[in-house]
Amino acid sequence: MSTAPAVVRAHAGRFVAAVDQGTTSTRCLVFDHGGRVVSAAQSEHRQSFPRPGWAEVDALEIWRSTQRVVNLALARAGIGAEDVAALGLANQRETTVVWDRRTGRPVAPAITWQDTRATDVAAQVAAGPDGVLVEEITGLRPAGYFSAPRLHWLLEHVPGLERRARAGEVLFGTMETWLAWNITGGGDGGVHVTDVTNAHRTLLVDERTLEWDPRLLEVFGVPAAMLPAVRPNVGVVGTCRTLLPGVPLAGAFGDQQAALFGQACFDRGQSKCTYGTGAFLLANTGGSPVRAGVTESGLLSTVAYQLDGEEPQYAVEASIAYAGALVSWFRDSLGLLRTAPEVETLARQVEDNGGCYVVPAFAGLFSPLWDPDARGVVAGLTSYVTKAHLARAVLEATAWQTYDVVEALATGPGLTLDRLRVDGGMTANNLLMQTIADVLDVPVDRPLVAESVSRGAAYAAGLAVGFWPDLDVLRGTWRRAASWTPEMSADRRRRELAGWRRAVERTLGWVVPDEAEGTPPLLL
Ligand SMILES: Nc1ncnc2c1ncn2[C@@H]1O[C@H](COP(=O)(O)OP(=O)(O)O)[C@@H](O)[C@H]1O
Ligand SMILES: O=P(O)(O)OC[C@H](O)CO
Repeated sequence: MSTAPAVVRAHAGRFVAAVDQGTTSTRCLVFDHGGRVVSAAQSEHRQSFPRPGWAEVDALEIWRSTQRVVNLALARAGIGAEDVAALGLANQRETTVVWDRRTGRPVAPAITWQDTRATDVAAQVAAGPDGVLVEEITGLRPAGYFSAPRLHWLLEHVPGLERRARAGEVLFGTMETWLAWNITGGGDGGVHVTDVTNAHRTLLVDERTLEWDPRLLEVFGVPAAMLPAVRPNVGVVGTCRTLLPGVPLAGAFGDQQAALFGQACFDRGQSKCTYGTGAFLLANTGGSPVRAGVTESGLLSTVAYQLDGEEPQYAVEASIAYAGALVSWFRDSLGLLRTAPEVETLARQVEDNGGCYVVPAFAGLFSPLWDPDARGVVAGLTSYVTKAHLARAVLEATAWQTYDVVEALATGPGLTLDRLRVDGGMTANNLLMQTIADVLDVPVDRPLVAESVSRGAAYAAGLAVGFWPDLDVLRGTWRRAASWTPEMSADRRRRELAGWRRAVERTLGWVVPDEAEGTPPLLL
């Protein structure tokens, strides 16, 4: 294993490649100097839900998909590795994998950010003095959403893992760490690195110094020997070997911070919301973390980005666990759609939700209520309600969840939005975009490249190797493609908000302790 930065090769390449390793799929996009997408490839991977509240993925399958999409994107662009100036990575955050550094095999399925099995670990920490310590150092409230409780769970449940971790035989990472290690050759040659945005969200890193904190490692029982080196988002960390040989691996980001960067929200006061599996609204707060009014309003203080050799920039984040995933459930588990875009066609068959509300608390509720014991409800059913009304309620769930977090941003840290920049897979849905503008009562803007996550990873890699000279040039590449302005009457907004709020109340505290499931053996 090596963590030394590689020598930057002269960037002859005319393109930058970015990998977006998301919750449901992995994509590779190739960008030119104008920030335009030259080619793209995408591959879905299996998600397993072996028990209620559990969510796992196979990290090896994700590594294979990554190789496939990178090779396919290059083939579609008609270019080779020699044409690529740099590679950037973005990833679903908090998803936790541990692997054997000699064989490269994961010791267990990767536990994704949607998995609730570590809720108790987090609750125990939160209830005692360690909870205060964690919050003071990280700015984050202990929750099963973050990586450290999951890592603790693995260390406890995989036989012999803690001993092997202390001996340095196994490595921990989130998905960008896993991919970087594999792309740079794996084994002793693979770089074992993470970036500041992903590292902070483990709950093991000091929000201000952005270094692993020994007191936090102690709280979660994590051996330092298994941790990657923490690096800025923009900067060369190694040279690709197994994929894009010779190309500098030059940028990495948690996907939501990548989207903030890709939307050119480099400055304090700028914000975006990304609508994918979940929805994540980040507002840039500049060079120091904002704490006042953040945790108590159900928001998170988070790292926005760090350029090599510069001070980190911070953001306030609102995390919504289920957005597009509710549409996927409506399609896959209920079988009411063939494709996700069909939800719009179905919802447009009716004028309103017919009195019906769907609250997707499948993995508890994240911002602003943070109730791990909440579970989903469909409320207001009558014989009048059809699947078209349900489709409308499914879309409205994303809009009202956005309303709730925008309200929390205003009443907590006092951040008000006068427009909202959006991106992500769900933004292809025009009815949803109109509904979001309607309930927020502010205009919504979608950029020309709605793949902001990939764009952010590409920007980071391109900046690191001088493909783009500075942030100003990147600001100039942002283009608005579509806008939606509010059309809903204040009266209707008030009425439907009241219905939504009543439905949310019914989800809270649903899980009762004597129904808690036992722990089955780990299946590899
Ligand atoms: N037209 C659409 N309307 C509503 N939801 C959609 C539409 N297209 C995709 N989705 C949802 O968006 C999600 C995929 O978005 P994406 O940004 O690729 O997510 P991720 O990066 O989390 O994997 C899926 O949950 C899918 O159901
Ligand atoms: O895969 P996404 O786009 O829903 O993003 C997942 C988040 O990073 C989880 O924190």
